[in-house]
Amino acid sequence: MSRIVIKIGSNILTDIKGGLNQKRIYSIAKDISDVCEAGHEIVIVSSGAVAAGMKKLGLKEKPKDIRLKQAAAAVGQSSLMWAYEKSFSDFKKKVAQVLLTREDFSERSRYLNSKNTIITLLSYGIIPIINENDTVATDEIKFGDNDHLAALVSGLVDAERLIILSDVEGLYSSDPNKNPDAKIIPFVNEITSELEAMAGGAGSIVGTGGMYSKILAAKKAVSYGIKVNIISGRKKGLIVSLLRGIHYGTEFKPHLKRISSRKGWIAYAIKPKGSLIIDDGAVNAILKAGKSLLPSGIVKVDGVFDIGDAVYCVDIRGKRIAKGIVNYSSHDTEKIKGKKTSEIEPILGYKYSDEVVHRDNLVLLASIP
Ligand SMILES: Nc1ncnc2c1ncn2[C@@H]1O[C@H](COP(=O)(O)OP(=O)(O)O)[C@@H](O)[C@H]1O
Ligand SMILES: N[C@@H](CCC(=O)OP(=O)(O)O)C(=O)O
Repeated sequence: MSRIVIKIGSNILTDIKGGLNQKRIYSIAKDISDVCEAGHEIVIVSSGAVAAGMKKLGLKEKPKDIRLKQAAAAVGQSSLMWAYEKSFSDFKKKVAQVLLTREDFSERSRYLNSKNTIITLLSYGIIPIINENDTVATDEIKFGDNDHLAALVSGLVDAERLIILSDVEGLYSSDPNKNPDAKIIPFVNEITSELEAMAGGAGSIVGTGGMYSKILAAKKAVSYGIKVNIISGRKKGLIVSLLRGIHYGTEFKPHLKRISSRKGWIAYAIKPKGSLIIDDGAVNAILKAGKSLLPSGIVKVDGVFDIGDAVYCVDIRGKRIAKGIVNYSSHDTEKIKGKKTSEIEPILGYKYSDEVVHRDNLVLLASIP
């Protein structure tokens, strides 16, 4: 049995006249139910709340005012879930709503709690339908777009594959809605900067990140060792055929050397609260010798952080080298910076560990997108 995350964008869930496209939702529900019958576990990441709410509130375009956007998401999310409930029940499938904010990913205990809930739902044969909790999320705690959310969810649930359903057939050499000569790119082995440059923004009034945010999401997912497919969400039966081995759209090859779920969490989910400026000896120890960060290599402490928070390790020329979880607060790191490990206890009156950032809690930025 394989676990698959399917991301469904606003464009394919909504009607040209605004509001939800009930027929499309029904046909996607059928496709996904067939996939479940074939033995796959499915987690849906669904957009569409704001687009659905726009119709209910009588708005012609996506609201820019944050309060109106949050109000649209609140009225739209219930319509969205109702449409899924109704469609999936015809195929004897149960669904559950899971609304997440970035903070749920930032805090380790909330991250693991979310994971446990989703895995429990799957064990009961229920299809979790995840969206960003737009009604409470402000800019500081936003994922930004659901492509990003889907990549993080794929890492969270240890998915084998991420399928992104879009209003286009896949990634093209340029925006196919603007350039009729654009060519589809069937396979991507490596996401290069040239490839990123091909992907433009959203081509519609309801989409958020466009192809660019899908490429960034694919970059994260493949580094987790997850295969990514971008296919059309407009055609019936495509997901079933894809999972039977037929090629559609664009397929991104997963990295063979996958980062662990914990390192993925450090790299992508947790927000850094500050930086540790480290000398060249410490840079070498981290980059070349695979060592932890000791207090002796720290020359400066920036920001205010607590034990368990994330920080960047930055060289003296300002280049970010790594991201990691600290064993000491900024207040205490300030006191022990540049000192030997034997001096930690005499200075602080306690010693939690020799390392300010242990190797197991350190991710090299060169190894991740
Ligand atoms: N190189 C490209 N290949 C395919 N689509 C592209 C490309 N560049 C920009 N796009 C635009 O990305 C849009 C899909 O993204 P978006 O509007 O955010 O949809 P969704 O709601 O599915 O997330 C397409 O409709 C297309 O106009
Ligand atoms: N959370 C928002 C969707 C945000 C988003 O990324 O939309 P999309 O580009 O259509 O995937 C909503 O439900 O309206």
